[in-house]
Amino acid sequence: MEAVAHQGSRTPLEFGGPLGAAALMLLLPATVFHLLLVARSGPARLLGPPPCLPGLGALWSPQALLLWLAWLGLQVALYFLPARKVAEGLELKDKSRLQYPINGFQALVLTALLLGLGVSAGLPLGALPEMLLPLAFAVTLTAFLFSLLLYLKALVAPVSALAPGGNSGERDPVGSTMGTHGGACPALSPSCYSSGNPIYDFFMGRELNPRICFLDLKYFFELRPGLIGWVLINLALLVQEAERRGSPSLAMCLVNGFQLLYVADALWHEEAILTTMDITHDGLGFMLVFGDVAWVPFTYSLQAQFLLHHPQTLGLPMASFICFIKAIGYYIFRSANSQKNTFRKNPSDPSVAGLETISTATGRQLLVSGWWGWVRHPNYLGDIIMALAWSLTCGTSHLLPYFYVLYFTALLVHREARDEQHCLQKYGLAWAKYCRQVPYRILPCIY
Ligand SMILES: NC(=O)C1=CN([C@@H]2O[C@H](COP(=O)(O)OP(=O)(O)OC[C@H]3O[C@@H](n4cnc5c(N)ncnc54)[C@H](OP(=O)(O)O)[C@@H]3O)[C@@H](O)[C@H]2O)C=CC1
Ligand SMILES: CC(C)CCC[C@@H](C)[C@H]1CC=C2C3=C(CC[C@@]21C)[C@@]1(C)CC[C@H](O)C(C)(C)[C@@H]1CC3
Repeated sequence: MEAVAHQGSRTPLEFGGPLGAAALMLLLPATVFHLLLVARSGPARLLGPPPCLPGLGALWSPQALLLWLAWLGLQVALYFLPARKVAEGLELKDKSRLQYPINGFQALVLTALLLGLGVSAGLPLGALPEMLLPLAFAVTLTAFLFSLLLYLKALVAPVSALAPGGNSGERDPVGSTMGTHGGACPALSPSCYSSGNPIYDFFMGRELNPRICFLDLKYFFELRPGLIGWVLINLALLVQEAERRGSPSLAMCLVNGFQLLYVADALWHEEAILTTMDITHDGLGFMLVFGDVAWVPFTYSLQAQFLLHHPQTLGLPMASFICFIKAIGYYIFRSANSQKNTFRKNPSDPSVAGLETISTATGRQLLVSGWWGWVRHPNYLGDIIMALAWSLTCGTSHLLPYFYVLYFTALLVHREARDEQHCLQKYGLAWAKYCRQVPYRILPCIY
């Protein structure tokens, strides 16, 4: 996934350019189906071929498509319910700020209530695991279709609405915008915000904050249907396990509890997502659409899928050890994220006011003590430790449940490199000074 130089421009393309984007558009859906198939197979080999390739009959189901559309409709409806707060995003190129409803946690609770009502009225939740394959197929098809609509929408969007990422309309040091054709180009030229390659633009996305009225599509997709859908799939797997074996296993309960905590935490701190690179920098294209609605629910639930078909006995000492690892990971993840969010919102907040900082030319400061003085991405370290705890619940007999830790580490290493580039562009010498003072990226003394 290394950056490649692009048509003589000074701005490198990400993910290996158009070829890398095309490969990922095939590889990512193929991986989802591979994992769904091997998780239910006897040998459950991550690297081996799936036991049998499903025909179109096993993949295509109108009911699955309807179920997915109904789920999407429900989440959209919950998004429009009165919010406890309306937050403002960061300042945009045209100096305006968008507004976002903070009601994700409320959506999670209401979904749980509705589900409880449905189940007590006879909704067969335990049947969902049998539909995972056709559901993933329907979601993948809609992700392609939806990304195409977004690509077309971006063609007629004003330049001020386009993402600074992708081909990058990043500002160079003299204040012009580095564009497609090399050299500097005027900031308001649309060609500066396109790689000129439709495959790459389709994959990366071009519009920064596409909206339908008040529905902010990126914000909605990143936190609602896929993330809450992941919890629902996990729960359905637990219910089916209980139906098959009389009660859910300790391992299944732990995986459900850990991942529910992760999703509930994300929705509780929903506002924090407004400053992440996905919202402030990346366009909404196939990568994020597919990542949010297909990749997250169907691959992040892999441990629960594996446990349904490969029961594991987990003793209390091992379970306690795993809970301990999860608690350490969560503590690092939450404290590091909260420390930075508090500092960015109000640097004179008593909890962060005493921390050491470096000033930058932008007027913003960088923390060099506390969590952010330990490594440059303490939150990534906490996240990876939590991922390890999730996988450990599945024992050590198979590599498959460790797919998430492996993929996630690669994702965060790559993400860290992207963020590093953005910060270097943003903060220049001050960032270089920070890197000298805090030399390790994610793992102290090692990386
Ligand atoms: N489960 C999943 O699939 C995924 C989870 N995540 C998680 O999402 C969370 C957010 O991650 P992400 O958006 O990548 O990045 P971060 O939350 O780490 O944010 C990076 C930004 O923080 C600011 N920053 C960096 N260093 C400092 C410092 N020393 N002092 C103050 N500000 C600093 C910079 O922005 P600025 O200066 O502009 O504020 C930088 O661009 C993480 O916990 C990550 O683990 C991420 C991706 C996928
Ligand atoms: C598979 C593709 C190559 C990449 C797809 C990436 C996406 C799956 C992830 C990009 C950033 C994400 C975040 C979360 C989920 C995964 C994606 C969408 C996140 C919502 C998970 C919960 C966290 O607490 C968070 C900090 C809110 C995360 C934000 C980033």
